Amino acid sequence: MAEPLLRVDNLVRRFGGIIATDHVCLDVSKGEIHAIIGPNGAGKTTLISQLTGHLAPHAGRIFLGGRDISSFPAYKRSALGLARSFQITSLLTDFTAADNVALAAQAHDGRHSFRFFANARREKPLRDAARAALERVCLGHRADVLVSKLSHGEQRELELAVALATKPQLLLLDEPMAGLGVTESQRMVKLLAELRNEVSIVLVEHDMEAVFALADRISVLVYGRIIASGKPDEIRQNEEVKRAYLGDQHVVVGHG
Ligand SMILES: Nc1ncnc2c1ncn2[C@@H]1O[C@H](COP(=O)(O)OP(=O)(O)OP(=O)(O)O)[C@@H](O)[C@H]1O
Repeated sequence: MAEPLLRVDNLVRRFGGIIATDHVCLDVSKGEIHAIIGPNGAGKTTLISQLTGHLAPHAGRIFLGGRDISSFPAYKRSALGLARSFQITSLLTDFTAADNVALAAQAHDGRHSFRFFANARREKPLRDAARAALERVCLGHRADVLVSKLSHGEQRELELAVALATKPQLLLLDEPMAGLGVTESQRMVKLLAELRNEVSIVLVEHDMEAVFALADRISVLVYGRIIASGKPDEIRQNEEVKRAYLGDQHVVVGHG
């Protein structure tokens, strides 16, 4: 079997007496959307933070494209193609949409200094990269609008463009649907479905309609442990998952 793009081997992270990730094993193939679901406090964000390098595991290893990246700092993982979109908005609200994406592209490029952003934002390669990422999320027409003037849904799309500007192999999305209305959620689902062929995605999400519409595979995290991992239909029918999480949630949306 081909080496998965991401392989997580027995990741452990504790906070005092709490085991936030308890020997978590996970693999994500190239081109896959792999959803991580589970109740509040299950350890989803803790897992993502360990993947990005923002939180150190107490045990376990992480491989990207077969390479052990466990000891790599966040910037090095980003350079290798790991990108995270944050649950809490991290956009610069006094800058335009295009500026935010150009800044991300510039930071990833590494050849420019942040101090020269005022000049760099006028540089054509950065502007072009920003424009392309904005077009990719259907925000091209809002490029010159200040972030503070964008709707919540547009800000979420912009976060995605910021992540895409770093040309990732693997996108780690932490609740991209959070706070979106029905129409905005549908737009986001469509957008993520379109990205499927360009980038692999780990999707942490509470919106089960979105998860079951998008995911190729789903892993269920409860109290830090993966209790099930499989195709959406297998997860939907799994008795332990129903007991621990899905319960009466009305998950009727089919995959694809
Ligand atoms: N910095 C921290 N210090 C102490 N405890 C923490 C810290 N971060 C997370 N925890 C604890 O670790 C456990 C897992 O939290 P985490 O935020 O990863 O869960 P989650 O599945 O992402 O939850 P949610 O769905 O609500 O975002 C929880 O019990 C939480 O209280």
